[in-house]
Amino acid sequence: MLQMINVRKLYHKQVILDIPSFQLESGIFWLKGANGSGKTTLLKIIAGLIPFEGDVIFHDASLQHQPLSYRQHIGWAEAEPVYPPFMTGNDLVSLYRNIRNTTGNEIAPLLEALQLNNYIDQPVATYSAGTTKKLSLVLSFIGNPALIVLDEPMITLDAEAFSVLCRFIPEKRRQSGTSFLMSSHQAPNAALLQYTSILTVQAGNIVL
Ligand SMILES: Nc1ncnc2c1ncn2[C@@H]1O[C@H](COP(=O)(O)OP(=O)(O)OP(=O)(O)O)[C@@H](O)[C@H]1O
Repeated sequence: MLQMINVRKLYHKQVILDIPSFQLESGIFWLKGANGSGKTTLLKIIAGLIPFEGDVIFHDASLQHQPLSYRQHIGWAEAEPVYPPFMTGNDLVSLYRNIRNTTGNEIAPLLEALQLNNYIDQPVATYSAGTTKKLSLVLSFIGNPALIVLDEPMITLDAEAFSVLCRFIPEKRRQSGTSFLMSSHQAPNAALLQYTSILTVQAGNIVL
């Protein structure tokens, strides 16, 4: 499904990632690793957000050679999302729908379950950190991407939102075949853990 070929990432001449070959089948994956091991860097590469050496292939599209068609298949949510403060949740939903070229309302159940409907008309400047996080998670589902990449999806979520997310991810996988790649220092709850495969970033490579 997702193939990494000779992927290398350096910051200031220091090798952060060196992944000669890695293949990920569809599924739900939990990425672990020590602080600074390169989890966010790896997720940003896969999401098509930062330059790197080598290539990543997904759905027959090369990130280096067909970046637009590659990115159409990938949803992304930041660990600590930041949006222009004057935009409302609805503005951002519309923006993402335009980018994803969709009019579908696949996010409605998640919006409701995360109790975001009361905030969606408000500017994000008025949101708490947890509400901003919930919005970013919802935005990553827009357009039904085949792979949703979530960096630290659980941070700042309250217990109820945490369990909503742990329930929605396997449901989405069952209904739409969506794959998930997430990084976290927190373990998922039992409802999600049973569907999850663990990956570890270690010494710059990915260990299954
Ligand atoms: N923009 C950047 N410029 C320079 N170095 C960076 C940059 N981003 C990350 N790094 C370095 O790359 C390494 C990997 O960082 P990364 O954020 O990917 O780790 P992580 O596994 O996600 O860490 P954590 O668990 O603490 O969130 C670290 O040594 C970090 O200092």
